[in-house]
Amino acid sequence: MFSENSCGSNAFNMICEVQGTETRIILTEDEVSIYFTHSTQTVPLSHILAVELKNEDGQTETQTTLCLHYAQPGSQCRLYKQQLSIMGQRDECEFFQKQISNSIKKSSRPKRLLIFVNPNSGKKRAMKIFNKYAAPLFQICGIQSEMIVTSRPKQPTEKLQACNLVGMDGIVTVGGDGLFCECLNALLIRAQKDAGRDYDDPDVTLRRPSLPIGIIPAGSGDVMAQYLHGTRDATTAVLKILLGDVVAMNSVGVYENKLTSYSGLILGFGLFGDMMKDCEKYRWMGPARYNIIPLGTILKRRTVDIDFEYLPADSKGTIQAGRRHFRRQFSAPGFRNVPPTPARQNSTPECIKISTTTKGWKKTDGRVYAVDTYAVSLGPEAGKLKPHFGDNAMSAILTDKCKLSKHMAQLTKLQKHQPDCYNYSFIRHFRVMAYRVRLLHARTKTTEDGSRLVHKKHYFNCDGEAIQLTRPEFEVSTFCIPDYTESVYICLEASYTEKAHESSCYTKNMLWVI
Ligand SMILES: Nc1ncnc2c1ncn2[C@@H]1O[C@H](COP(=O)(O)OP(=O)(O)OP(=O)(O)O)[C@@H](O)[C@H]1O
Repeated sequence: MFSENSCGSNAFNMICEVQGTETRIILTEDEVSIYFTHSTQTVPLSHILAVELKNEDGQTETQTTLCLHYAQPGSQCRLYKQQLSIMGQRDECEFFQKQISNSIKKSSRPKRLLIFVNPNSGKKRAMKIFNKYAAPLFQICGIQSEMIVTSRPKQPTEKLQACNLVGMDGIVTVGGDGLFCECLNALLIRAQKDAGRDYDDPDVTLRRPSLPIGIIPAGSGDVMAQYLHGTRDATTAVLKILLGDVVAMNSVGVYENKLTSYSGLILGFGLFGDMMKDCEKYRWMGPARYNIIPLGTILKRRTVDIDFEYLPADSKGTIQAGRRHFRRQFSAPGFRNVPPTPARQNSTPECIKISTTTKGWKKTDGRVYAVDTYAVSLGPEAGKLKPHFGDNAMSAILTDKCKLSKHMAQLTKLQKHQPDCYNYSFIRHFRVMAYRVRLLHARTKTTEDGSRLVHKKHYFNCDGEAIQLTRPEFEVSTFCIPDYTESVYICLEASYTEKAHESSCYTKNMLWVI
């Protein structure tokens, strides 16, 4: 049945019937091509979810139907689930099925998943979304899963830190950014505990968790899913998880004497923290709260006097002209221009240690509304800011005292992801590996053990969750893995020239997301 195709590699030819028409099908090591009378359809093997044989009415013993389930890219970054029924000779169809199944087995796709569902996420449709979009596809792909439906905040963290993960290939969150952040924290802390590392020490060499996290968006903001896939479409997210489309990512840790939280998306102190706190009060409004409440927070914006010490990215984050790589994380394996994804494996590479005792720290100060950090960098592409997951330093952005009208204009641009949103004199941008913030003139009270606690309420927005600052100073570190080399773009410079970072020791990454 094998013959040489025009490229000289082995190919399997089969004459069969597709959609009632006699058709030739060719299977190569990489793809299946279906030659219709006037067109050809090609499905890369990396897009095939499953293949099964079905006996249909009226078929003789020597005939059968081969069902191909596959993912097809559509418009606006979406993936669609498609099915193709191929009627042919039983022996040929069986051979076809075996070849494709073997190829799927060899790929690093997940087989067992632990699923966290937050029934209170967003419009409270997480369970429905899972049942409607994920469950049927999981069944087609033969995924074994265990599900934990959460009943309160912090429960996902507790469960994930305690449960048995042996044999699991990944965690899947069905909810919003907050649920993802909780699972990210739990996995990171668990990995440090298992490795006997002190996760409260910002200087510790972190160990990367061995499991990736997949996100099925069902929350209010779903920023992480949007950044990852370019769409909030649940089917796209499920298909990418099933195809094992892994992306390595950075994370940052915020410490107040000990670890406060890890963030995988955005860490905003000041204005964005206050916004999130205000939004939390109106959770009953659902996702609509994000459209209305922040305006009120901006109107009552408050400044805080700070000392800002930072470790510049310098040689690790030198900015240089280079190539762009933004969209790669939106591709499924085998899609064009995809870099090799890390294999699903148990190895847990170390991350670069960012020593807070390193020489070269610099200092500035100011009266600011906000100090913001992005674990996922944003860079310009086609007139918009687009996310990048493998940056080699973090951006710390200080918003100084300014006129309300100008501030509103800047925030509107930021919300619209306009590339010039940081092009304001009251915005200061630093490329750093770590930074420390000390609140000046903050009233504090001293506890029995001598700790100084800040009196006034200040908040972080940590990936969509409001966390109250307890001490008058905090420190933020970024975590990177030195095993990868490429250039990336960053646009948060006042000049907006397209720039890239060159790095001798690289930055991939803390965690994997799907
Ligand atoms: N059953 C539950 N009831 C209330 N809160 C929960 C429950 N389960 C989890 N949580 C917590 O609620 C917080 C918010 O959840 P999640 O992010 O899923 O939804 P969201 O806030 O609507 O979406 P987004 O973060 O994208 O805005 C998380 O910290 C999560 O752990």
